[in-house]
Amino acid sequence: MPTILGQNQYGKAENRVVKITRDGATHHIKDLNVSVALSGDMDEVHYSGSNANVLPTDTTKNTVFAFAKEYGIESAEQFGIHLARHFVTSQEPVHRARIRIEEYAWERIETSDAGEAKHSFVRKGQEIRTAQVTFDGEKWEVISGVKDLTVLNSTNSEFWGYIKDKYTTLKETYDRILATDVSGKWRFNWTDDEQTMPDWEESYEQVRKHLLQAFAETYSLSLQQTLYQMGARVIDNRSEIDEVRFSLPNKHNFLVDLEPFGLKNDNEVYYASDRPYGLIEATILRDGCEARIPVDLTNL
Ligand SMILES: O=c1[nH]c(=O)c2[nH]c(=O)[nH]c2[nH]1
Repeated sequence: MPTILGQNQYGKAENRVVKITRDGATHHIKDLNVSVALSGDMDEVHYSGSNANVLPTDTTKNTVFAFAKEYGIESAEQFGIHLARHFVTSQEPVHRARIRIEEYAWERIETSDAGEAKHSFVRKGQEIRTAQVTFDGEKWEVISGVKDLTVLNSTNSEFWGYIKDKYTTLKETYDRILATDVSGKWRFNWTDDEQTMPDWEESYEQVRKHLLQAFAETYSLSLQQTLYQMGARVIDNRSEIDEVRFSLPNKHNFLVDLEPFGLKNDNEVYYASDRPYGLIEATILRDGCEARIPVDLTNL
């Protein structure tokens, strides 16, 4: 049976580029997921394997990161226009470029002095609020929580002074992005008297606020330290809560090496890696209280 090649396209999908623009102490963030698809004179690579017309997908990835530095990211559309124009006008065999972009929106965390954080952000609109209520006919146990509350500090995070064994390659860092999806549960000390039931709505809003502020306002030497501060802030400020447990993925953002393209990356362009990730988990208790939230939060 003779066959012919039909529609085809290729490129690097889902380039997770994070661009931090520093305006003094005030940082701006653009967080994109960019997918490149090129098409044109690509018959030969399919028929014979000749790569003569193929711009490597690896190059399309590098171009995304280099353009973030060279042109900045004004808007997803403008960034897509730069890229598409570049691929079609610079490579003769490429006749069409389709750039798909998802942009993740971030807003500034409100600080405890009612201002806006300069370099701490919370992802817009994706958190899930959780609640577990148990009643045995006498006593109540209420455990509230949040998951997928994504936060990011674009500075004020270091990580150094750790154990180095023969398998350690990690470089010490004195200025990194710290980002996590907060999964947390907190247990109320209210157990019986319906008259003294907490205001659940108000409590959730306040806990959320304290979590975010502690994240934004902690100068972090490790995610473990930030986690502890977040829990302690809740316990210190909310007398209705005795126990908090967190599961915090360390969502690594790696600085992209732009030297091969003659560009200096001054903590501006990052590659947001989704896996593997560090996973930092701990319970923070009011002194004298008992830990009752299950260690494995996924079982709640
Ligand atoms: O905040 C961190 N805690 C760690 O335990 C750790 N381990 C690692 O490789 N990076 C980090 N970062």
